[in-house]
Parts: sequence; structure tokens; C-alpha cells
Amino acid sequence: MTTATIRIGTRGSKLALYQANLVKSKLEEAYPEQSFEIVIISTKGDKILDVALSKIGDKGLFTKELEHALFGNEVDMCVHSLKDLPTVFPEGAQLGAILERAEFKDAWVSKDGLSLEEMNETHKVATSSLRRIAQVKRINPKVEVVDIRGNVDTRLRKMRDGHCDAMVMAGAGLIRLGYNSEITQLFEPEYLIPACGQGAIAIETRENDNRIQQFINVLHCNQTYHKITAERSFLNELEGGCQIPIGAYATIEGDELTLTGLVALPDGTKELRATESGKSVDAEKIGRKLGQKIITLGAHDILTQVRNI
Ligand SMILES: NCc1[nH]cc(CCC(=O)O)c1CC(=O)O
Repeated sequence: MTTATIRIGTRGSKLALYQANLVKSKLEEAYPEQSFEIVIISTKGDKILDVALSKIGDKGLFTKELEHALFGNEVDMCVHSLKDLPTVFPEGAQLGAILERAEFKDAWVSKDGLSLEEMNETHKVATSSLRRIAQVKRINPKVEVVDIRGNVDTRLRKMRDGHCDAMVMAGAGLIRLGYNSEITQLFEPEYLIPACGQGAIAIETRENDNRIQQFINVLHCNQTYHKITAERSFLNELEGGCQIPIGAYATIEGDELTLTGLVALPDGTKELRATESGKSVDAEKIGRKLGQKIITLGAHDILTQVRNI
């Protein structure tokens, strides 16, 4: 099965490149005769670095230009952090494959090794995710939360330069870039609920592109697919994006999937949680059911309040 060079589209950040190269090397291993290349595409999210992510409010911030390249036949697939992908694909695009999920927990990165619980009014915790802000404030309302942007290296440098005393970041991003030693602690998911799809790498393709689909099938992980389907269907039911404090994580035992979701106020004063389970193959239904359940608990009030801030 050898065809024209297959082009893999990615953002240019170190993390994005790492993920795209991971996909490339797995494909090269599976298809030694086929040639693959990486094509770097810059996105709006890479260009706007001075505005808090939660204020930009654009769902396809890190993905639109990549999809443009996909439709314009400049690339044959796009590699994304699934977390950055809107829950609904644009017409003509689809989730071609999802790699086995790596670390999905959030990590605590503390300059002097203090835990979040040990900190007080003098300590600054940096994160620009409303979901993390809400949960940090719930765990320890004393700390000051400050915004931070930029890639992982920039953030670590900013912390060393005194911008903050600690940060909450996706464990997956740190581990992929070799910063394991910077992780003070991983938060258990039930304590600090991760973002829907966190830690999963997605391959987006053109609909009906059978040639590419055949190549990427070897990368697909069905268990991960069920988990992220449940998490994203929950997110979709709540019409959430990265501007809203929503999180969820699924676990699977045997063929039973359990999904726990969170909707919170960014100041940490109110938080709703709920759990739903069922068969893995019904992941989408479980996500929708959990969304409905959390709405009956009062999620709409929270979401309306957040949108009006
Ligand atoms: N929002 C940015 C983003 N998108 C994906 C990751 C890390 C990798 C992942 O979660 O899969 C990160 C950084 C972070 O949240 O700390």
C-alpha cells in the first residue's frame, strides 16, 4: 500500500510537533514503504498571545486554519490535542482516529514544592482555564489565581521569573515534552476533574477519504474512543467550550463505562457534579444523559451566570 506522500498537518508549537511526530513515526512503523511528511500551519490561537483564552471565546481557535488546509488539500490529516477540538466537526471533516490516551490528569507544578492545600493569601497560582480556576478556588479559596499564556516552556520560565508560585497544567503536555520532573503532583481526577478529552490525541480527516482512513486505522484505540465520546457528548449537551468551567472523565471496567462530570462557577463558590454509567458502546448516550442530569441539578443557572460575567 504505497501512494503519494501523506501530509500531516499540525500547529507549530513544541507540543503539537511532538504529537504530530508521534503519529508520523507510528505510521512509518506500520507502513515502512510509505512516505509521510509534517506540514506546519499557524493558527489564530498561536498568534493571539496577549489575551486570556477564556476571553477570546472562539471555539475553533487552535483548529480552523488546520481544517482550512485539510479542505484545500494542502494536508491529508490534522493532528490535534482532542481537548482543543470543538465537539462538532465542520461539514466535510471527521474524527478519523483517536490514539490511546496517555495521562489525562491535571498536574500541579509548584516552584518550591508546596501543595495547593498548603498555600495562603500570599501565593499566586497561574492558569487561564476557568475549569481549573474554579477547582483551585474550591480546594483553597485563599490563593490568588493569575492568568498565564504561552507554551509549556514559556510558562515554566514565567514561574521561575516570579509570575506565580505554582501552576496547574495538563500532565500529558508536561510528560510529552519531558518535563516529568517539574510535576510536583498529579491531581486525582475526582479531586480536580480534567477537561473533556484531556490527554488524547486526535486525527482529523476529510470525510470519505478512504485512502487516508485505511492508513490511520492502525492508530485507533477503541477504549479511548468510548471514553472521549462520553466526555464530549456531555460537553456538547451543555454547549460548552473552553470558556466555561466544565470537566468530565470516563473510566472503563470490563465493558462498563462510568462518566463523572462537573459544572462550576469560576469563583469556586458553587459546583455541581454527577455520575452516570452504562455500556461502553452507549458512550454517547451516557454523555447526553449525564448532561441532562446535571442540568436538572441546576447547571443552566451556573452557565447563565458564567456567560454574563
Ligand atoms: N489548552 C491548551 C492545551 N491543549 C492540550 C494541552 C495538553 C495536552 C492534552 O491535554 O492533551 C494543553 C495544555 C494544558 O492544558 O496545560
